[in-house]
Amino acid sequence: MQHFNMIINGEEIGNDLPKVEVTNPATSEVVATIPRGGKDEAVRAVDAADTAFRDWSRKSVYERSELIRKWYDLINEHKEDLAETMTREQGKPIKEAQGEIQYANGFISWYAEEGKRIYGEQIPATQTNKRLFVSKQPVGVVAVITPWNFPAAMITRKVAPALATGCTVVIKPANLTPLTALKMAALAEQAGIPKGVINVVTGDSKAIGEAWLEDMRVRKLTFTGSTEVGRQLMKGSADTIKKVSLELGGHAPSIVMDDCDIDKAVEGVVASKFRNAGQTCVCSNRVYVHEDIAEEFTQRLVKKVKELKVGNGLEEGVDIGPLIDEDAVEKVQKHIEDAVSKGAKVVTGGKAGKGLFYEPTVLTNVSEDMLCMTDETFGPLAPISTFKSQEEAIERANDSIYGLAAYVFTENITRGIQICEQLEYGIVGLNDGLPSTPQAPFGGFKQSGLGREGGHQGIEEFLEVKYISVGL
Ligand SMILES: NC(=O)C1=CN([C@@H]2O[C@H](COP(=O)(O)OP(=O)(O)OC[C@H]3O[C@@H](n4cnc5c(N)ncnc54)[C@H](OP(=O)(O)O)[C@@H]3O)[C@@H](O)[C@H]2O)C=CC1
Ligand SMILES: O=C(O)CCCC(=O)O
Repeated sequence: MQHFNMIINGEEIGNDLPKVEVTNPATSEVVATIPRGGKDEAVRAVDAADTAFRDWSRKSVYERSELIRKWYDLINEHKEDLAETMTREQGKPIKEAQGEIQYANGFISWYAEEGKRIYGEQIPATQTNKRLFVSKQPVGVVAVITPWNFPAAMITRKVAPALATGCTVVIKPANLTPLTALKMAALAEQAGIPKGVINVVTGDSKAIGEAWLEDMRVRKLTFTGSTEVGRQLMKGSADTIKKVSLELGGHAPSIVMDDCDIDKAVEGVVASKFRNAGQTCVCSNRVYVHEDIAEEFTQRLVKKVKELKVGNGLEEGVDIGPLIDEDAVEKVQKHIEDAVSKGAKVVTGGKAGKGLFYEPTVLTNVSEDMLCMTDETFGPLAPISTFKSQEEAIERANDSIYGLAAYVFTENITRGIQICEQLEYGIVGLNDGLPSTPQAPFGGFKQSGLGREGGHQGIEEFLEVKYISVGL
């Protein structure tokens, strides 16, 4: 059985700790073990990151960029192995895992360059014998806590901008999917990124999280995961007044207007809904279709959904892998049972398969009182509800505690832009089911989070602004 240790200050740590098993959700086989670390390891990681910060933050940005770029090259060289590791621990189809490695590496290459554009300002002074300058500097040690649904991209989306600015990081990947992260951190070492700049701690999330929250040396927390845990971490950051970025839950609406290109809309909804078996925070959770095209749209959607192949992600041609665990399967089941008990109709799917597999499902006759219309399903379930007017669709779409992603399908560009502007969401895909990309800001309104990742906005999250007033 392969065992992966934590990486703290360039050393492998954990041989003497209890082991946690990492299993393949497609087969239930144990893929590897990792150490169950806790407070001691969390503190040790901050010691290392704090020490490394002194040198790393003083390097020229060009020197850092070159090392980050070498990390990119090594990830690229090992992309097949990393993708296979991801599919084994997370379950997503190998083609999606390959896509995620490329997406994850996109953040590395983009921020290796963006670090060179952290510009300051000079402000005109009131007096002639003064000069006013603004500069930006790295915030310091950053705690990075990531979920299981994107084992590579959620790490690099945070770590690449942090490193580019001169910050150092302590990472806690999800215990369900730590292997890709550990392999990527080992590649960073090989690339020459100095020891202590990237530290990865696995184990007791609560103990590790608490150690980082109470540590004054950790100046920033960046988290992706559930709104509930995000809320706790935000509260926990208050005592030491850390900077906080949160990428939390979502409940994305897709609005399908009567003037859309139906095939394009079906393609967009399938891409957004069934990516990673529906386990993304930007997955379309509610599909609102104009009543005049609802029948035609549903027929074409169901045809496409029936073509999706469910199976072990390592097998050729698989589109939908297993869900991450039993709880995830139960949640999908509960949402379907609740909807059916309130009058929804299962048009395709609706049943759990063996193990952790679930049939991709489409429901019609859906109403707002059903659980699936307010609670994140995080599974392959597309509930369809009809609407009569643009105003009604926007109002229903905005009626959520979440505000991460929304999708609109229309061929009328004026109408499309008006709807985009009225949606209370941080990301809107207009005729686009897959808007995420390294160079654009990703993040939510309302209880979907704080701050942005990706784009030039993403690097600001790791910078402090310093104003220097010079008397001549
Ligand atoms: N926005 C998004 O992308 C995601 C949203 N979700 C939503 O959240 C639901 C639950 O998923 P789940 O994985 O449990 O999400 P969590 O929010 O529980 O987990 C996300 C990360 O936070 C860690 N964590 C959990 N509790 C604490 C804590 N008290 N202190 C510090 N770190 C902590 C987890 O560690 P560990 O798991 O290793 O113990 C993991 O690394 C999903 O069904 C989905 O609805 C889930 C994942 C991603
Ligand atoms: O939080 C998530 O679910 C991961 C984001 C997926 C994306 O980047 O599109």
